[in-house]
Amino acid sequence: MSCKFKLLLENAEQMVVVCRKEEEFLLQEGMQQLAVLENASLVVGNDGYIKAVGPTELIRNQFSHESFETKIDCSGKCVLPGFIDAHTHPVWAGDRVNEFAMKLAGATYMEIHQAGGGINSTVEYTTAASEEELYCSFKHRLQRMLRAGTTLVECKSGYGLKLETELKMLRVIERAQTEMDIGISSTYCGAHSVPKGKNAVEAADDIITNHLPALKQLALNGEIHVDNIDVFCEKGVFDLDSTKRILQAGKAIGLHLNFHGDELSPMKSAELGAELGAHAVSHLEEISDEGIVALAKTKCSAVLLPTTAYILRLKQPRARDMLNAGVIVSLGSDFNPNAYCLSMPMVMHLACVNMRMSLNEALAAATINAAYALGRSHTHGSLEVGKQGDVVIINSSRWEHLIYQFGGHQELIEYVIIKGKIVHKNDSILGL
Ligand SMILES: N=CN[C@@H](CCC(=O)O)C(=O)O
Ligand SMILES: [Zn+2]
Repeated sequence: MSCKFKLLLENAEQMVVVCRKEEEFLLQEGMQQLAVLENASLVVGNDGYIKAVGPTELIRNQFSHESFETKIDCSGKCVLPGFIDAHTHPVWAGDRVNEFAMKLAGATYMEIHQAGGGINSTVEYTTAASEEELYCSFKHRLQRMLRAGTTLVECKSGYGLKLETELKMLRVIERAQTEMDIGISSTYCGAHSVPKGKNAVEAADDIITNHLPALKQLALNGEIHVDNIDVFCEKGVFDLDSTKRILQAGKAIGLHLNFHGDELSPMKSAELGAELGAHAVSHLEEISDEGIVALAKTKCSAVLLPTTAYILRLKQPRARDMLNAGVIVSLGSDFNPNAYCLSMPMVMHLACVNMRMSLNEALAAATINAAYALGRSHTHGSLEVGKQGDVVIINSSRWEHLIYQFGGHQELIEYVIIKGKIVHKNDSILGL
């Protein structure tokens, strides 16, 4: 006999539901008052969506005659929503470990970039790699993210620059969407760097006249489904005007605007994001006061990436100023060959220590707000009835251990569950 429900998580010490009232996102005050239930249970239906969440006794009474495909006793453990990584570059070949050594010896990111290293060197390796090779390394990286609790991740192209290789990367992302359990939001990032032999204006023209119409056609054919468009808006890469033209053309074919801005130099990218109705602008280490005000007036999220400032020894994004001003702050790992971090618990830890966010704020930024930045907060980012049953169970009676134990997530995360299905179980957990 088939079971009526897919999963019962019973008697969790803490159930971090994040939101109380189906909020699309949380601002500072809501983030600080993160919703946490004590001694709680959760039910996921056969469709993979949450059917009930609440006090253990109540759920027990309500579901006493029901059958479940899987039951997990969560006594002494905490249940959290799966983490959402709002910014990654996970499809590429080669590595840049040599550049890490150069940066440790004092070279800046832009010095390496202008000398043909950085993104452009990854473009060469990625162009030469076969689609299968790219898929294999990408899949492995996604599995590592999953084991660190990420259940939805934004994945960019951007190491092709030429249409053919950009499409190869997008096909690889598409394949993972169909073959893997982890949720993916796909981003076309053909304007990640200006290709050799072109200037920014020519590269923008090529994207607008060739790349975007091709993407539109592939979407109409049902071959590739891209959610977002990204541009690296930076001095020496794409100026504000080229960025604007590309983003407007992307918006015209239905893509969400979600781009890199104000990272190494102040570019007025935040202001542009607000003006164009972007879903998100990432980085923002060099955001202006006016940029903060502009973001706060709109519903454009600031995706902050603590690994970038850490690895490149940049000034930290002004998370506190943004939160105080009423900006929707979310977090991403920025996983890429420059910033090799696949773990959102480590990202949250860095956000707390270096960007001065609180534990509650960091978790909200890596769940409901990151979901919002990807246009998915109606289905992801909190443990509320009607949302996907994407869950992380940690072997600790206080959820904060996940962030407090820097790099300790491998020993803490016992289960990762997507749509009510166990996709990772750590059998070596000892219990501390
Ligand atoms: N800043 C631009 N893009 C990436 C770095 C990509 C790379 O260096 O390969 C980032 O978000 O940090
Ligand atoms: Zn990036």
